[in-house]
Amino acid sequence: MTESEAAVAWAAPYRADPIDATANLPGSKSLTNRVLVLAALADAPSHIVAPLRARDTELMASALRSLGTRIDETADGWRVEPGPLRGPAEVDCGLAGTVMRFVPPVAALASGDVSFDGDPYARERPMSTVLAALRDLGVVIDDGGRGALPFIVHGTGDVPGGVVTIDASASSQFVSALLLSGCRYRDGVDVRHSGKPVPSMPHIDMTITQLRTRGVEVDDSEPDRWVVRPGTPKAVDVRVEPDLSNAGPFIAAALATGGRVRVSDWPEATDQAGDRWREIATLMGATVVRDDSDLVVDATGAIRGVDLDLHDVGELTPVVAALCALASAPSYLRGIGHLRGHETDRLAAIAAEINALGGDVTELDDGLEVRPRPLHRGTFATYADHRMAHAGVVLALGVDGVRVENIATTAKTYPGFADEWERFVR
Ligand SMILES: O=C(O)C1=C[C@@H](OP(=O)(O)O)[C@@H](O)[C@H](O)C1
Ligand SMILES: C=C(OP(=O)(O)O)C(=O)O
Repeated sequence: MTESEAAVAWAAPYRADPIDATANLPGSKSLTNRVLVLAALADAPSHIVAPLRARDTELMASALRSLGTRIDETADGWRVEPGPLRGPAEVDCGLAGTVMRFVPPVAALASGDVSFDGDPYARERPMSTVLAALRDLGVVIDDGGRGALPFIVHGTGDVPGGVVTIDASASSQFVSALLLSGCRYRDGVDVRHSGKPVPSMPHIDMTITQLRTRGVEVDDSEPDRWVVRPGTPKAVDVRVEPDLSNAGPFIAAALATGGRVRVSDWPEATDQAGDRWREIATLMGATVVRDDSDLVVDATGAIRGVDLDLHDVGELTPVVAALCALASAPSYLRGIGHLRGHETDRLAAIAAEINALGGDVTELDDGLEVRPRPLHRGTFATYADHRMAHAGVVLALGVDGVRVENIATTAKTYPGFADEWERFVR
């Protein structure tokens, strides 16, 4: 797509007949950014094969480079060479939750000042829990009393660490952030959660797996408590798995058109939240099977309404909601109040945009009620949110004449998404 095409709302493809296509997904954002952070904190250089190269991961690489890490291009990814962490540095977080939450605890280990800012909406995303926790662990931060971006971490090269109690009910990333760098704090970290249940637990499991793979001791035997012993992560070469959350629109295409979709290289075992797509697609009426290393999703009938708790896998919600709007019965999506702090207020955005096409979605305290209605043509706004754009293209597939505004926002986790979607759908 040309730049001028991208500037106007995109006439995303509509398809009346069943699709039969294969999706080859780029690497996982969540894995790439964890692996980058741990490679920068490691005891020796390491290779990352097939990392995601997208806005969120390029921002992470730039942040770590500015703190003294060497990251070089290789034929198949990146070579990361840890260096002494140092400021002064300026970190652009974009709209990436992983950058704004995971990098400040790294900056605390640098000697010198590190300033953080991001996109205008990044200043609205919940951040105060990480800043308060770092202060409790002995780090000096100047945030002008805002508890949000922008702020400055005054690194001294040494963090005492120890016990810290946080309320992580707004984001699992608060926990992951402290665990990833906590191994390099003098006393490690002992993170305790107090509050409503922590969302997105598979992402915390992913953090723990990545730490243990590098020889860091983590005790998660008690609920809502994570103890990371002090130690330097061992350098490990890794190949990044495909991004299973970004499999969403492709799997949804099978359901929306009553067709068949093959997703290449679906991991046998994974911590990724997107692995839940297998169960969700099945509940919505598809048959999901493995074929060697691929996942094959076959949908021949109508989409079933569902009652789902998506607390653990909230990032899948926009695409699930789009499918619910095309279903044959009402759906309830629960446990996702924290989506109000994502790239946009996703509950409000989903309700507003589906309703603008003639839908009937009600925002609940912690979720959405979606009553299917015949939808009509119109423009689907995306609020600089890649997953809203994914929801838009799924609706466009099932409803003739839907345009998706700012499709380029998908570059947050999937550069070239629109071209790939065209190829896949047509
Ligand atoms: O740690 C991570 O990589 C992520 C954790 C989750 O965040 P929340 O716990 O804020 O939902 C998820 O939604 C986000 O896309 C990625
Ligand atoms: C919530 C998301 O992203 P972030 O990592 O910016 O929080 C997401 O990708 O759905």
